[in-house]
Amino acid sequence: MSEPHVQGALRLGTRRSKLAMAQSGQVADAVSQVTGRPVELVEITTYGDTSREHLAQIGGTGVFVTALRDALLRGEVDFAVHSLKDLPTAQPDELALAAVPKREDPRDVLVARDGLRFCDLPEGARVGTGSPRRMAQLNAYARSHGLRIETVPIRGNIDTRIGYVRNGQLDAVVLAAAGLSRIGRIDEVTDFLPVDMVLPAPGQGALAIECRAGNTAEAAALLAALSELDDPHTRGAVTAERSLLAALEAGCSAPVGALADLLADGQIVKEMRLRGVVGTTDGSTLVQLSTTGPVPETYDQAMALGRELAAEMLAKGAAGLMGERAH
Ligand SMILES: NCc1[nH]cc(CCC(=O)O)c1CC(=O)O
Repeated sequence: MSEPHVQGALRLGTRRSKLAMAQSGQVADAVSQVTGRPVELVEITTYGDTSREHLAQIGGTGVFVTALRDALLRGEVDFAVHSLKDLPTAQPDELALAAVPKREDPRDVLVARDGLRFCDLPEGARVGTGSPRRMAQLNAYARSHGLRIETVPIRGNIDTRIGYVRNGQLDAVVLAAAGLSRIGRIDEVTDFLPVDMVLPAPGQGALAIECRAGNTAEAAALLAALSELDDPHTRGAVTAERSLLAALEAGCSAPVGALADLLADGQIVKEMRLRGVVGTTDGSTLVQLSTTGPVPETYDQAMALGRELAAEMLAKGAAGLMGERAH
């Protein structure tokens, strides 16, 4: 396995999509700053980019990530940038999660025709999303508020999905705020969905910077340099969220939402809160719970909070709601 040349350019493995290129470009600039070395983007095609199947069908876990990880393991690139929500919870021993930079807005948003907000969608409105998590929560909200919508499974990149609204095939699509903001289309949002209506995917809005966990001095130096981009608060929060996901034994295409945040009393941060949801895609059943604990001082403590909430959710029947793909 070749380690980076100390003098030469660092190679950043990235997917080709507009979103991936935008987030890799940002990280490349930041890594150049902390290492003083140029960063070269190496484009890699993943299974998730070429397969036309619905993510819920292909199982989801790792479809956008595996090819990037293989390139890292083969020494073809020095580090990779992933959307954290696409990263499987199991961390291979040969790779290190070097940094989780500060998270952007974790919310899901609606891009609807005619500036419509979710509550103003007409009877029978067609709302595009391929995500079982979004379907479950939107359908549950609609049921409890006397709205009748139809969720329509779609996939494709952000431009394709917004295109279904612009060409009149759908009334609205649901997307992550962070993705829209990174590709410069946040202005097209017509409704920011509150997290108590739709809990985001574990890790949504955060990036993951991964490199080899080699035991050479060069590998250690790169890991140390990349870790300067880590935001410990974001990392603590997403660690709790991903621990919940792992303890539910659910993959990234399972109908699981999770969000950790800090509860403050005035200026003083008191506790970390972790909220979680799992439900059936038709929205007829949701298990939605929240727990709080001391602000974690170690990642083990953050993981314990996730496991604790998972145990409570499982006791309330969460396992039965996740379907056969929940492995
Ligand atoms: N599954 C695709 C994906 N992976 C990350 C994002 C958005 C950016 C993020 O959550 O960090 C998206 C698009 C979307 O859900 O709208």
